[in-house]
Amino acid sequence: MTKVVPPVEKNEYYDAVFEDLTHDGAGVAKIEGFPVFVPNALPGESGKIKIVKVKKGYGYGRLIELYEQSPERRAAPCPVYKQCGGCQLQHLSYKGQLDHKQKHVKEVLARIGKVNLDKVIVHPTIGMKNPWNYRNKAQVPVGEREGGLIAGFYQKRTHDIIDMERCLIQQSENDEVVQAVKNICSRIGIQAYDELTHQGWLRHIMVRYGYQTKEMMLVFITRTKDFPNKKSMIAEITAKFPNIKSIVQNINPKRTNVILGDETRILWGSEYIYDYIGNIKFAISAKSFYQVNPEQTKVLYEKALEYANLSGNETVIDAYCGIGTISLFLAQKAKKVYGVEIVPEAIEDAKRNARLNNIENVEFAVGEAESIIPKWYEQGIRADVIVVDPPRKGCDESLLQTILDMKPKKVVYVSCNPATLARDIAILEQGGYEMKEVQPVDMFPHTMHVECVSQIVLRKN
Ligand SMILES: C[S@@+](CC[C@H](N)C(=O)[O-])C[C@H]1O[C@@H](n2cnc3c(N)ncnc32)[C@H](O)[C@@H]1O
Repeated sequence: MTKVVPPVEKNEYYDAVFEDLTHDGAGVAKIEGFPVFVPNALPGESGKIKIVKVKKGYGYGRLIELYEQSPERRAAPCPVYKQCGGCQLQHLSYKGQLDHKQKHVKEVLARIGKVNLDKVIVHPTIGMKNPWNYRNKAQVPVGEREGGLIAGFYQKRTHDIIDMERCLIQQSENDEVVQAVKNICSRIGIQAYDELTHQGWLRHIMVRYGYQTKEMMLVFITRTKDFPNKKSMIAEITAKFPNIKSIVQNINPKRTNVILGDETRILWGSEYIYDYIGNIKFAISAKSFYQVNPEQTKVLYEKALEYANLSGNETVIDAYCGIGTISLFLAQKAKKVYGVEIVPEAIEDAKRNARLNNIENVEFAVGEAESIIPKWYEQGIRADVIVVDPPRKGCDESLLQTILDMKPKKVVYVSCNPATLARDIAILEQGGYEMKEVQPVDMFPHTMHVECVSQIVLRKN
């Protein structure tokens, strides 16, 4: 076999025209057809680049000079944007971000799913009126510098903490609580956890915020179970932040990157805070999965409800149901909803949330969607609509096969990864389904992530 020689060389300079963005927001240029990824370059721009790394099928470059600037380029408002790994698109206008996300979804559906874009409507991305301060959960690692504590996000591709007072995509109340806890703990000489020596006490500070109720929960994630100066610390925090309704300690004694440990104990107040999505009330505990952008979650779920087009007589299955958010939303318009989820605690939350809202036409099961739904099928359960909202890796193939066997009239696919959505659509299309519409929703402004909800219907033969 002849060895293909890349047309670029390390440390050499080239002129580049940028056509696209990578999954982490770098510009993509093709030099003699060879893809080169260049941070801080935008589609529509051209410039001089220096090659910094060459791999077999692609390379990395650094932007040296911009020849032509995109009209959508903006100065990133966050002072630590370049160091922090949290956002990737603050240098692109919000309109530019929404347009890029729609284009990306179309491109991936056509390339991976072989979707015919003349027949499937991919709508413009639904954005936020104010795409800042949207995150309802802050979860920041704690470190030490010159004897004091620092807390913030990890620098790109490292575990070095960037001390941060304000994160522009975070609810400002969450930042204020993190700052106060950091200052109080510094003052009383609390030691931050050191992942190299596995010593120290405070690992992470987590704050959750109920968007509708304004209730807040503070979680100390610590290496050991002791709690120095507990009484005075709690008194100071609760006096300063009357919206805090719950203070919890989570103990994580392991050498691990996983943030939460197994043991949680309530230090003060309630085990839960409450929030609403639409008219449904949710109890949120320290470990519950709850969407981080509550405003856009409502938009997403309303679209899912619209695509399910329920009249009140339908049986619905909600696969990958988490704490039952979509199930409870749909139950108001369906005869019966079955939800399935792999995490037992999430199903406990789902059942409690059903009781909290007096919703009785739902049934929840713990297990893999790909194991439980075939059992339901064997027991004679037939869904008119199946909603799937899988993790990034998409649906298990055997679940897709059960959907093809069960033949619901509609599948509503909620996806956080267009690539696996496209892969799964190809299987459903081959099995007799037709994708009708896709609605991208911007759940995570200023990042590369895009959420989609799709309506897929059984073809009439
Ligand atoms: C993207 S979340 C969706 C949760 C929920 N629909 C919501 O909007 O809050 C995906 C969920 O699938 C669950 N999960 C992952 N693999 C699973 C599987 N094989 N079977 C069932 N649930 C699974 C995860 O625990 C997670 O709660």
